[in-house]
Amino acid sequence: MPSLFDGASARIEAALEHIEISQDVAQRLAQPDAALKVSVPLRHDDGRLTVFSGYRVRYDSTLGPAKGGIRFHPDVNADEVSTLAFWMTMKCAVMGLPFGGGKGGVAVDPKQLSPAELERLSRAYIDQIADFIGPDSDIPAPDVNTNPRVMGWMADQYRIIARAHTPAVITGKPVEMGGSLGRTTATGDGAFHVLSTMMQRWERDAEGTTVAVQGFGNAGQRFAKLAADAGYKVVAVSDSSGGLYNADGLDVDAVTRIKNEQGSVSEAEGETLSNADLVTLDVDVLAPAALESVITADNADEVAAGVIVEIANGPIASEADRTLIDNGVVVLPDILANAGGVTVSYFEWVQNRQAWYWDADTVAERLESRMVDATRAVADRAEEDDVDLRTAAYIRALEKIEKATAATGTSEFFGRR
Ligand SMILES: NC(=O)C1=CN([C@@H]2O[C@H](COP(=O)(O)OP(=O)(O)OC[C@H]3O[C@@H](n4cnc5c(N)ncnc54)[C@H](OP(=O)(O)O)[C@@H]3O)[C@@H](O)[C@H]2O)C=CC1
Ligand SMILES: O=C(O)CCC(=O)C(=O)O
Repeated sequence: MPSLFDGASARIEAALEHIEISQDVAQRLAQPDAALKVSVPLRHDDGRLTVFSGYRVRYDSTLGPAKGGIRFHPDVNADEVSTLAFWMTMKCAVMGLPFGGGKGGVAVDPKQLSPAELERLSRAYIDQIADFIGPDSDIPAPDVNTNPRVMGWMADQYRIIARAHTPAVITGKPVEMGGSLGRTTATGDGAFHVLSTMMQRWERDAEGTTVAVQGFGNAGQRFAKLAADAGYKVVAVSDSSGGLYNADGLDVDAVTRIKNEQGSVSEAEGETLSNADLVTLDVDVLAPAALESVITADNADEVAAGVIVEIANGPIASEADRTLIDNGVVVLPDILANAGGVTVSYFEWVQNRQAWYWDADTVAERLESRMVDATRAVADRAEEDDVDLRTAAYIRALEKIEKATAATGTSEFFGRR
């Protein structure tokens, strides 16, 4: 079975069939710029010590400092973090952000930790990677199982180590610590803007369009709410403990309340369904918003949705691409569809550096405008080159990196720096 990273490289290969970029750049993008593996020691509340594995990868910094989230999950590993950092590189490029790509993580199940243990782990991780990150080199942010509170502890730990107030080193912080308004909702908001832009282009109505959302955390919850409020019929949602289905449409606000009070969507009113069944449900729009590779060569043929909004990073394994395309399934690719989060992270970084904070409407307007523009540019390119949207997004990202490399003149000097 190919590694996650091999699968990600296949998307570059697909784009390179349509454009020519220098071999130097293609080779450079075949592996990360720098990858750090650290031990993260945690003293538990009962006195035990556990040493977890932590990672931070700077994939590429051609367009600016590396940028990308930090994941706490038992399955985190070096291949996954590198792949996520690679996707961040493509995402920042396609969005026209002045960032390269990075990602980090700790192989831990945070649900097994007390709040005090989670804080010590977050601070210990920053102790180990502090020399590797910085507001001009590599800027972390939230991802799966991390949130503003975790970012707050991490930013505070960096401040203690640096002996300097450096809020721009981490984004997704609590607003009281220099976080941007609108960052918490940004990933779901951005995905919804991408879908709405395409629906307009297809001259399709939200009203009655059925939606299934896998993953009911930060990104999935917000997307489901926006969809329901706009008239889509959200018929299924799920989290790690299973899914919920109602053919007449779920009450998304009620499910959200129950999820947040009782920990699982399955506690709410409705039929239960498995995560595997949700992915192949007969809906118009499927929005995977949890983890990688939920659609693979094994189940791609059974996907019944006409449109997939990739809110998660890498929910479709590359070996499933051909089947989905042949079956007429339109994929709104992750490097565009989930870019709302990093876009508002960029806004946060700008605000931190200027110490000049924007109101919520300004953030929302600027996010919408960037998401709509990027979506139109990718859709136009897909039409021009007669390619699918993912390939068009990669083409645009690769061209941007190639042009920046050529402008610096360093492509001739790769290997001599
Ligand atoms: N946060 C951000 O800003 C961004 C996130 N993303 C991507 O979006 C995805 C979701 O991230 P985010 O919402 O932040 O993460 P959260 O941790 O907030 O939520 C993740 C959700 O996925 C669910 N989940 C975990 N494992 C499974 C599984 N095996 N089957 C079904 N559901 C599962 C979780 O269930 P439970 O609630 O039971 O734990 C939770 O509801 C990730 O791929 C992430 O990389 C992309 C761009 C930005
Ligand atoms: O906000 C950020 O900097 C990055 C968010 C992230 O990890 C992602 O887009 O996958």
